[in-house]
Amino acid sequence: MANTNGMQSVGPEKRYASSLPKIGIRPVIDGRQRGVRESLEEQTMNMAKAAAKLISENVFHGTGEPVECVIADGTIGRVRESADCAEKFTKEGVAVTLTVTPCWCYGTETFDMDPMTVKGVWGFNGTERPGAVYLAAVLAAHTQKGLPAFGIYGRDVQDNDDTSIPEDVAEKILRFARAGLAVATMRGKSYLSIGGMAMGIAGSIVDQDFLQSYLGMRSEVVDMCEIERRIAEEIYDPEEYKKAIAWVKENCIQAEDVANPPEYQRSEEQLAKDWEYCTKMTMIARDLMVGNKNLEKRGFKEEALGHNAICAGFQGQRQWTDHWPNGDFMETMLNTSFDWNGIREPYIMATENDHLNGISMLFCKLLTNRAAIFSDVRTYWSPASIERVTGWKPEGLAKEGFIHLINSGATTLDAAGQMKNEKGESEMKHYWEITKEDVQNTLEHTRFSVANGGYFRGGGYSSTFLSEGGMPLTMVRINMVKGVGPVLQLAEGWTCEVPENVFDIINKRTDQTWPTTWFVPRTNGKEGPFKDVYSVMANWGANHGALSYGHFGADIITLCAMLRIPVCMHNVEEDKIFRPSAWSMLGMDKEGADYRACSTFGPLYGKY
Ligand SMILES: C[C@H](O)[C@@H](O)[C@@H](O)C(=O)CO
Ligand SMILES: [Mn+2]
Repeated sequence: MANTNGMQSVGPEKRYASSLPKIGIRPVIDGRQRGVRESLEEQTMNMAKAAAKLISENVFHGTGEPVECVIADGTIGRVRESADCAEKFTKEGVAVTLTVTPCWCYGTETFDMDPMTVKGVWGFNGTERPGAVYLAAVLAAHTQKGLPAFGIYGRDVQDNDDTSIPEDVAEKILRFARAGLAVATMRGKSYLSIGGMAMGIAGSIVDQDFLQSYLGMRSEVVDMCEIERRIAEEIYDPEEYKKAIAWVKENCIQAEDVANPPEYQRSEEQLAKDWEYCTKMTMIARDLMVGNKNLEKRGFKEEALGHNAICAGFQGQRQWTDHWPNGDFMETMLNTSFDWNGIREPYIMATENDHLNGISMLFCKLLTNRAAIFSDVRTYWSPASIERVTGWKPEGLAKEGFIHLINSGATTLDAAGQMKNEKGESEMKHYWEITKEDVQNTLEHTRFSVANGGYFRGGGYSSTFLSEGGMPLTMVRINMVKGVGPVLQLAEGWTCEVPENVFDIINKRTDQTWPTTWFVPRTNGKEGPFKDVYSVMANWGANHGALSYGHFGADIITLCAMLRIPVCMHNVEEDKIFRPSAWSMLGMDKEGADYRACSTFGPLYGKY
C-alpha cells in the first residue's frame, strides 16, 4: 500500500536563472488631440485591461503561477510613446506583446518593432472608429518589415461601449499567449545532454545549431561518467537520499522478474543495490539539470549550480547500460509530477538522448503545463492482426486498430491515467491539481520491473503500467530534414481500452516490463497520412513520439509558426489553425505557405 501521507504539493519552484517571462499589452490610439484621441482613451485602455485580465486568469507558467501582464503606462499614439513602452517592457522582462486598439492609428509609428518579441494585434470589430483598418495596416507593416505578427479580429461587430471579449477573440488571444509564453520560456535555457548518441538513433545527434537558432537555447554536455563520479564521491544531498530511498522502498513496487532467464537474474542483494543506485541517479540528474543549493553547503559549489536545463536527455545505451543500471527509473521519476519530495512540476528528460523527442516533449509540457510522455512508436496492430492473434474483434475506438506506444521504461507515471478529475475521468493533471489519492492510485497501479538483461546488462528498473483508455492525447515529433531543417508532425487522438486478456497476449509478445499506451489517432478516411491508423504509423518520421494530455495541436501549430518550424502533418481542423498574417500572403495552400514563410523569415535567433 503506497504511503503518500506526506505527499503535499511542493508548490512553485524557482529552477532557472531567468525570471518568469511577462506579456506586454500595448493600447494604441489615434494620436490626434483636440477631441479624437481624448474620445478614445477610455475605450482603448479598457481593451488593454480586459486583455490583461483574460490572459492572467487563464494562462499559467509551468510553476502554476499566473502569467503577469504589463500594460503600457498610457496609450500609444506616436512613436515616442512606442519607444517609452518598449523601454518599460524591456525593463519588465516582457517577451510577448499584444497590441490592442478600437481605432485608426499610425502603423509603423505605433507598432512593436522589437525583433525579439512575439507579436499579436487585436483590432476591435466596431465601426464607430476604423479599428480593423488599423489592424490590416499594421499587419501589412509587420509583413513588409519582416516582423510577422498575429492578427486578431472578432467575427461580430461590437458596440463601442462593449468591453467584453468575444469568444472567438478570446480563443485566439489565449492561443497566442500560451504559445508566445512557450517561446519566451525556452529562450536562454539549456538542453543538457548526458552522454552522446545512442545506438545510431539520429535524434540523439544533438544539433546544437537547431537548439540555438530556432529555440534560443544553449546546449550543455556532460559525460555519463559524471553520474558515476557523483555517486562514488557522494556529491548529492545525503539527507534527501535517506528520505528518497525510504520512499522508494515503500512506494515503488517491484514486479516479479518474468523477463529474465536464470543467467540474467540478479541477486536480492544486487537488486537492492540497483534501487539505491537508480535513486541516486535520479537525484543527480535533477541536480545536473537545475542545480541544488544543498550541495553548496557540502562544499560542492560548482555542482550546486547545475546547467539551467529545461530539457535533458540521457544516452544510456549502450556503453552505460552495458555496465550500470539503465536510466529508466531516473527518466520516469523526473518526467513524473511527483517524487519523494512531494507533488511538483514535472521535468523533461528524453530517453536515449533523443533531443528531437525531448524538445517535442518540452513543447507539449510548455503548452499544457502537464507531464509529457516519451514513447517508442512500436507497432501498428490492424484489426485483422488483433483478431488473428488474440481472437478479439476490435470495436469502439479500437475498431481501426491501434498503435502500441511503449518505451524501454521511461514514461511518466502520469500516463497511467490513475489521476482522476472531478468527473472521475482519467486525466494527466496540472501538478497543482494532483491529489495524494492520485499519487497513491498511480503508484498502486504501477510496477517496476527488473530490466531485461539482454538489453540492459547493468540492470535497472522499468516502469510497468497500462494507460487507462479514453484519455485525449496529442502526439508530436520534430524531425530534421537535410537542407530544410526542423519540421514537426502531430496527431491528436485518444488512448483506447482493450480487454485484459488481449493486452496480456500482446504484452507477452513484446517487452512486458515496459509501460504500454494504446493510441488511436483521429483519422479522416481521405488519402494522406490520416486516412487510417495505419497511415499515421506509416508516416511517423522517427522511432519516438512525445505526447501529453488533451488535443492541443492548434497550439502546437501556432507555436511552430512563431519558431518558424514548418508543420508537415497534422489532423487539426482548418479553422483552428492560427498563424501570423504574413503566412496568408504566401499562398492559399496552408502547408505550402507555412514552408515558404518559415524559410523566408527564418529562425528567430539567427541563421541556421
Ligand atoms: C531496449 C532497446 O534497445 C530499446 O532501447 C530500443 O527498442 C529503442 O527504444 C529504440 O528507440
Ligand atoms: Mn527508444
